[in-house]
Amino acid sequence: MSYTILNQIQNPKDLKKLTIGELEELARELRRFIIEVVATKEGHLGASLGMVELSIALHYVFDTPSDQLVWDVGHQAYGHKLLTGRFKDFYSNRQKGGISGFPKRDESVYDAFGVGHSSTSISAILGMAIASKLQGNTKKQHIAVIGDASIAAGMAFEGLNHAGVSDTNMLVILNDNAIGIDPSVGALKDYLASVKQGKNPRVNNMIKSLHFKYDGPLDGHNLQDLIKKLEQLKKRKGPKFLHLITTKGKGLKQAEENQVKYHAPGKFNSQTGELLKEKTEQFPAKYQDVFGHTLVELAKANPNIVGITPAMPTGSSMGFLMDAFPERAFDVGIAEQHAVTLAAGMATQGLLPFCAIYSTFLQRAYDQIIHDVALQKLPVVFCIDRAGLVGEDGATHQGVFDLAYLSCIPNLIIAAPLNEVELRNLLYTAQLETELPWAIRYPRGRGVLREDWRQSFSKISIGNVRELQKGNKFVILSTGTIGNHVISAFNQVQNSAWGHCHFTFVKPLNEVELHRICQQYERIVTIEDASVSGGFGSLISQFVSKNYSCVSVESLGVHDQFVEHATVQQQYEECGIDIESIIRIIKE
Ligand SMILES: Cc1ncc(C[n+]2csc(CCOP(=O)(O)OP(=O)(O)O)c2C)c(N)n1
Ligand SMILES: CC(=O)[C@@H](O)[C@H](O)COP(=O)(O)O
Ligand SMILES: [Mg+2]
Repeated sequence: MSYTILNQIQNPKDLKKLTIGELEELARELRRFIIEVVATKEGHLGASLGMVELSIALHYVFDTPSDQLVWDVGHQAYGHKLLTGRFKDFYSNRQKGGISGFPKRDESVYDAFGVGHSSTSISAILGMAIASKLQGNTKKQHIAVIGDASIAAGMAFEGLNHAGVSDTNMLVILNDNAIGIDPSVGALKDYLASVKQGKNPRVNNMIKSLHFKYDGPLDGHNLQDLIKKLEQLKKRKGPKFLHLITTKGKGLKQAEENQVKYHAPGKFNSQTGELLKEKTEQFPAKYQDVFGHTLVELAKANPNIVGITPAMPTGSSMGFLMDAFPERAFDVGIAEQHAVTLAAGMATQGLLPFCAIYSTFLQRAYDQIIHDVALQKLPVVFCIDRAGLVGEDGATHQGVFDLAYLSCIPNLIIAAPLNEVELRNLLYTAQLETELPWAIRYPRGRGVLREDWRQSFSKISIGNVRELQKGNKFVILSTGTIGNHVISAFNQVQNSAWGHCHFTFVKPLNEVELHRICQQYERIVTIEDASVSGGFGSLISQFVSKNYSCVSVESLGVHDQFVEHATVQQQYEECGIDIESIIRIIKE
């Protein structure tokens, strides 16, 4: 396909030479190109298709990179990347060594702020605007683009609250498409809908009441109007707010009609928009489906069970409980902190909340886990999804810090199943053993079992360790699903000197078993798909160095690094926790 205009855009200055007709043609080319690349390389589609006109208009009107532009989450910024010198590199999007799927300061001077987690843009742009003010730069413009789901988060409101009294030169653009990954939720969504329908008189405008100059709602796909409005706003001083109405997936019929699926649709036919057939085999099942279906089963038997997800019902499969028991399952929007304290509140009243949160996003709710849940020994079950290495989303989304940040919290039980059946049984056990809160971590995607995981429940004793292979000299201690790499390695290389124990629990750490292990083996290798510092490896090392000076410990996992985007397999290799690396250790 030819991209006659896009081809000529080396940087935003080239945009300024184009007529409005050419800019409109450029918008068509950008859409086609994003569709063509994402169809084969995968990535976030719908959000970027909805932001094509705004990306052009912003770079046309403002003087980037001198004027600063922050994209919230950044999954909508493909158009921005293509207009700022990354057209040729875009085929490498999200691949090892290629460009990142999110704006990143290392990658381009046009990426004013690194993003990936939502709702940071207003605080970040305010910080930049205050810096400009202190540095006496009154010309510089500061723009944040934030979606309707992301602006509902507490952090965004903290930023608005401060910005309103800051007297800084900043513009917040709300991209209101009435959907996050799943449909937007909450009272703010209703408020925005009523503004769109003209039901809210301007004097009552919530944004105005925070001292922002409010403009909109405006059609975010009308390039000419957008340019005109941005030119006007550029001349105004103080905090400004522009409310845009857009369509997620704009320009691809299927993406407009099925916005949830086309948020990040996987591979599809770029001509027809049809999704390529996903693997249809039932097994191995996805951990998310094991979690979601098991929770429904448990909830049927235990009326105290409730479910909470902060904005990820589809991704986490909490949607299954929402379908089965709509009154007992809550999508609270992008609000991880609220989700955790909400669970704590429910737990004080005898409910048993299962709170499903991606490992990386749970970082947001650290104080709530400590202060509101663990300190009060409240029976909340954290179902920590996307734990471990997550692949193409890269450094912002890795679920590798949870073991380290959780294992230092008193009262918390931390478990990591080896496979689907063990996940199911841990969920079952957690609703029987309710004296303390639980954290159960499991990875993105499919498990390992070829047979049906829907077996009858069996309770797991807390602290459980399974000896999967007996040895006499060396032993590998694993926790979580990464233990399957150890099993595969031993299937390929038999060596009777080596043993393998799977620790279902990182906390409480089974010290009785550890004493036995230290008396039986002279060398221990630990493995986890998480940060070794503070994680499983550290805990084992601490135990051994305190009790057995003659036993050596080596720890495999993520070592003090941010793991960049690549396939999960490439990331395992980079961290030395792939099957081949384990085989090399066994053969040493
Ligand atoms: C803290 C945090 N929680 C959850 C997510 C996952 N997430 C990524 S995009 C998204 C929805 C964003 O919706 P919106 O802001 O409306 O932008 P749109 O996708 O509609 O452009 C969510 C929940 C995230 N990136 N960060
Ligand atoms: C941008 C973002 O944060 C989400 O879209 C994230 O990429 C979802 O990850 P999963 O694909 O693992 O659900
Ligand atoms: Mg949205």
